Amino acid sequence: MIEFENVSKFFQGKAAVRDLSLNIKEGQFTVLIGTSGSGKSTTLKMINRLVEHDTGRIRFAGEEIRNFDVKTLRRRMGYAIQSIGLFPHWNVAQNIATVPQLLKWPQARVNARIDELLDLLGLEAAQFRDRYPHQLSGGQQQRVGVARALAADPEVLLMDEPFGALDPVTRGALQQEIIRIHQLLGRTIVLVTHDIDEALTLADRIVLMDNGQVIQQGTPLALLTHPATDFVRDFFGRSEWGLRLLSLRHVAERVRTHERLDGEPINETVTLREALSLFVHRQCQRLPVVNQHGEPCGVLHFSDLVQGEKLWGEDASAS
Ligand SMILES: Nc1ncnc2c1ncn2[C@@H]1O[C@H](COP(=O)(O)OP(=O)(O)OP(=O)(O)O)[C@@H](O)[C@H]1O
Repeated sequence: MIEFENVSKFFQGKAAVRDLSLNIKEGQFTVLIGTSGSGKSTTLKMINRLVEHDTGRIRFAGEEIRNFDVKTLRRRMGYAIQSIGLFPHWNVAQNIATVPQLLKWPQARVNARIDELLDLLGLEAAQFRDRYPHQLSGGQQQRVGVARALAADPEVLLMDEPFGALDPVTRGALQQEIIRIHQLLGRTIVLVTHDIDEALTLADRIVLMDNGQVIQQGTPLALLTHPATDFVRDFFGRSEWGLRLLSLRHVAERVRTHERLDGEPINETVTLREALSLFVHRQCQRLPVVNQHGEPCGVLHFSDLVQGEKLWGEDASAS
């Protein structure tokens, strides 16, 4: 869907991105993460040509992006950023309608789309349609920003720290929202973040950057279990590595299905990290488990949380 081939970008002679090659597949949720100034935002902005690359090739849907008319390209790509960038003198409905209006959609279709998106982002249309940005909380503004980016049903959604500057609860809620939207709409998403746990939660594929280059790319599990270098190992935090791995695993993977136990159950879809918290909170060794339909399906043992994890491989390789 989006391919970078040996792409570099220089600012005042200094490389912000160096010889970058990436292949972002259709429907994939890719997260760019890395040290500050490593070139994440520059990489993202080169996709919709907010920044033009100097060397190499970037293709979108098989076509070199320089061959697209910039406006056409940007309309095919939603863009949401941390500072939101809502127009302050436009209400929520007008903000969301920006691209559909440019595309000259009939008004009835625009109105229906606004309501649909507000509903998708968990905002009551009747209550929020006519409000202005200053009448919204930070989290609500971020939601409207995402709704606006999705308005014309773009093929690609580009997000630069879209949940930055939010409290952890709102941030978590919006992360769940974007996961749901991704599953529902199947759109290609490229998101930049500083937050390792956010990257691990959201990504199908993580691209870890440092100093303008890709250090390693792969699934969250591959980066955690097979870090290519000490830098990768340190980046994901040696001390928190185990907990982060637990957050990628689910109760269903460790449940002993032939056992039953009375008591307040845990759902098999919950992460092992959350299960660990529950073990500590309840001071117990075993938890009854139910499936998605609430039917008992086994027992989770505390000791099984640490079973069967592969440790960092000596032969670690990028994947
Ligand atoms: N418009 C610009 N003019 C000059 N230098 C720039 C410009 N944009 C980015 N840079 C430089 O390019 C490098 C990469 O910046 P970029 O914003 O892509 O990094 P980042 O990984 O997104 O950083 P952060 O996580 O701190 O936001 C930095 O050294 C930055 O100072």
